[in-house]
Amino acid sequence: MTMLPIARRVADLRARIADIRRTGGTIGLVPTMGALHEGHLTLVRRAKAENSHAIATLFVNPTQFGPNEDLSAYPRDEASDAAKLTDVGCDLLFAPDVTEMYPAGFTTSVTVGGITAHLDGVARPGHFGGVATIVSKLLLQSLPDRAYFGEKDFQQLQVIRRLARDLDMPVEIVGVPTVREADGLAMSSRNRYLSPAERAQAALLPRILAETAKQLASAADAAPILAEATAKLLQGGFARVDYVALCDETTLAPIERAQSGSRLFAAAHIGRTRLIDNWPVA
Ligand SMILES: Nc1ncnc2c1ncn2[C@@H]1O[C@H](COP(=O)(O)OP(=O)(O)OP(=O)(O)O)[C@@H](O)[C@H]1O
Ligand SMILES: CC(C)(CO)[C@@H](O)C(=O)[O-]
Ligand code: BAL
Repeated sequence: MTMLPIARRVADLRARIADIRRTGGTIGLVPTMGALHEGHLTLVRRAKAENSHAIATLFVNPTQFGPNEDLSAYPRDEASDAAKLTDVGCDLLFAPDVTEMYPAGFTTSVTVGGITAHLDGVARPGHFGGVATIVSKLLLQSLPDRAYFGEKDFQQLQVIRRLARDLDMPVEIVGVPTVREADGLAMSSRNRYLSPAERAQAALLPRILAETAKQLASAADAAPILAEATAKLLQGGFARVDYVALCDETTLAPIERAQSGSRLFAAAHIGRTRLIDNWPVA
């Protein structure tokens, strides 16, 4: 099997996309930060199934990490990522360096309001500004027909939907259901930080979310149920809980009781690893 081509420069990416367009091809884009797992590969397979060409991007975007977050520790293994992408039929990898994406003199940032006033927008100040800016760049650099994002990062998906709509980007944003390990833990590049004991404890997060979502579906007041879920996470070995919240899945605003389109969101720390997950509430 031939290894997939890798573009390092925006000009090279655009030249290769122009070739695809000349022959009438369509493009599905899958932005990632690498350290690929089955969640990412599911996005690429979907992109390939719905477009003639699938393009993945690999860029650990410094502007979406806070000063005390894991930018320098973030797992990087481009050779292994490229091999996995080749196996699932990806056609091109765009893997720029930081100076290609943020050249000297770069001063623009994209801010999405409303949705970002909640959950990770509060827990990770500045995070969604970094995400919105880099995703805007990736979408404008490649102008794909469709771009694929995972529901594991549900708030991020809604931020990207909002920005594409508000800025009239001619791209369909496609959300893909969360891919989970056998015990329910959402796949995440950060899971590789977990020690074996932490990994075993981490499965409590989806279990509590599933149980709590069921209780919320028929409860008049979410607050005590959310407080109990937080307590169970802390008892189960989580060191800190940033939030367990019932929110409207479009605006991400907290709501007092379940209604149509509500979703349960959680972010919690186990050891030095921060995990997020979310669950629909029927
Ligand atoms: N388990 C999963 N199921 C579906 N999509 C996923 C899953 N994990 C990540 N993705 C999606 O893959 C894309 C790239 O995500 P990213 O490279 O940050 O991986 P990640 O595993 O979420 O990493 P991290 O641990 O840093 O959050 C995003 O759209 C993200 O939502
Ligand atoms: C969308 C993204 C690639 C932007 O850096 C990142 O936030 C991610 O991997 O989810
Ligand atoms: N998976 C979303 C990217 C981040 O946590 O920075």
